[in-house]
Amino acid sequence: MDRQPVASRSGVRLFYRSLTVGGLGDRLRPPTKPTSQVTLRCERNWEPLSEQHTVLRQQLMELPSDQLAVVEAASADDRRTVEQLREETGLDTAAVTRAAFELEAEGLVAVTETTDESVSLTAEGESYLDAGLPEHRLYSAAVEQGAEEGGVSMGQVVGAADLDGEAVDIALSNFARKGYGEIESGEITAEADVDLNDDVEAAALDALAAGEPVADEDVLDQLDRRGLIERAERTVRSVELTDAGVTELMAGIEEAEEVDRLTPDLLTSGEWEDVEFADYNVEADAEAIDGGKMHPLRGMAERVKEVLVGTGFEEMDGPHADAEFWINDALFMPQDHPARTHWDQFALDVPPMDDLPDEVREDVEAAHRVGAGPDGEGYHSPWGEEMARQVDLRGHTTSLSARHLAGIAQGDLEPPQRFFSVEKAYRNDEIDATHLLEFFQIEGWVMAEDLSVRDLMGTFTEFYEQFGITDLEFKPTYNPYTEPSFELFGEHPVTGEVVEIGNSGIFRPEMLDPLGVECDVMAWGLALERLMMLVTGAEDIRDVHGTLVDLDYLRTEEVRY
Ligand SMILES: N[C@@H](Cc1ccccc1)C(=O)O
Repeated sequence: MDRQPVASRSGVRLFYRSLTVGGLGDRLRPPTKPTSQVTLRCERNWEPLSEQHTVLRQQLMELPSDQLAVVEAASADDRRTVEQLREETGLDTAAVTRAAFELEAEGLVAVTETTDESVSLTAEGESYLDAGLPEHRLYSAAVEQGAEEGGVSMGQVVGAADLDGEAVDIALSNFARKGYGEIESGEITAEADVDLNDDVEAAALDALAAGEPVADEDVLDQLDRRGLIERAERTVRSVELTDAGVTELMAGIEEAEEVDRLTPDLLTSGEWEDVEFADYNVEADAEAIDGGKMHPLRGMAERVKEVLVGTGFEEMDGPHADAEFWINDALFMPQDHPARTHWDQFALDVPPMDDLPDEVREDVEAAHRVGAGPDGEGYHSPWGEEMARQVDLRGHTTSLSARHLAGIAQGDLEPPQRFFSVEKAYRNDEIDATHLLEFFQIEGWVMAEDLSVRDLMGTFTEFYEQFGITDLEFKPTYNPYTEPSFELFGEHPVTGEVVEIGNSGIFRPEMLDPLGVECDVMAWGLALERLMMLVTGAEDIRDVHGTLVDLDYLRTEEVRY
């Protein structure tokens, strides 16, 4: 074999190749070594091809090095998995996969995909390997206690089986499901002819632990439902040479001088101007990489901010841990208000806040004691500075509004003004489908000379329309700091239930006077997570935020705009 380059300009390399071929048309074995070292031999006659019959002149196919390595490692009569090719070529999985798809696009290989299921035991599944399934322990104990002859008290059997906590429920329900006996009015009876060794679930657990496959899908499903196994599916790709691939390999394939990435070297040497860049195949299926990404809830917060900034609002900022003064007192919340107990708010064991502005503090105290505004009566209840200085995690972000209206956050503000924040608030709530201990509030207020409830409702209608929510409902409510006050409701797209999504109102003189505000202020606190539930259709807040959120959801959910 003898090759003479006749032209070598960037990207174009022509070779004349003289091949000595005996008996063309015989199927030739695809070479597995780099083309330059290949000796072509006929399968029927393993004599080196020395006699010169024909001289072929051809231009060789060129492939980038990864593709060349993969095509050479592939075989025409044996499917090789990406994993095998990875070992053979020394490339990484992503590079092999990419090369395989590129070769497939060129018709040189065929890529097939199969799904492979792997099954492993969960910690709970493992724990039963030695201890036995709870229902087996219950059955054995029941038999020992004489439950084959008649009912034995459940407490006695459970005690003898040494079961406690969740294991008791697990044992009882599976005992009944497997027909090991009956449980009625606190008594257990055991069937006589049960052979625990016949239990397919226990047998499957043992097999899996020993690394043996379990074929019975029903048993696997049952173990999965019990949380004893974990099943993972994985796509296995295999590569096989096509006839065209074999033909090209026989003819010989050259390594293309293609560059697949721009390096600092290429840039500084100026070589980038001459090199040939490999095409980028954006459709090639490659291994999924789960990088960091914005949390969908954070994405929603950003969207809300954009909408508000777009309608002329300015963002407020302020402390998460604040004096009760700004969280409660400045909002005309009496110091004996039930929401101010530890049942509702998180008090911090830190020194009190000692920089309350004197004038505002005095006026707030007067509003509480004797009233403020034209008809103000105050509460005539005790008011102590000590409580006002106590530091809590803010239970609402209305503390930021109080700080801004008082002029201590950004100086005195002249109307008109519009402010908002999308920030965390903390409450000692009972955690359930619609409550978490911390949540995001969309706080906001508008300061102007003359505001009415229509302005408030119009603002909400416009805001929620941006998120496709057009069926708002308003319900009068009570807040110490607003009059009138309205709760907002929206319909859940999946359950059809009407869900509370926010609270709002027009700040009372008892709040505004001490803060030195002389015009109208309408304000609100909306729940970001509830908005998220209405937008995504999630039925449980814990499905979108918190430790129980499905990782797949976080990895694949698009941030909605
Ligand atoms: N602070 C109220 C919301 C609100 C803010 C401003 C005015 C009226 C209501 C809440 O947390 O529910």
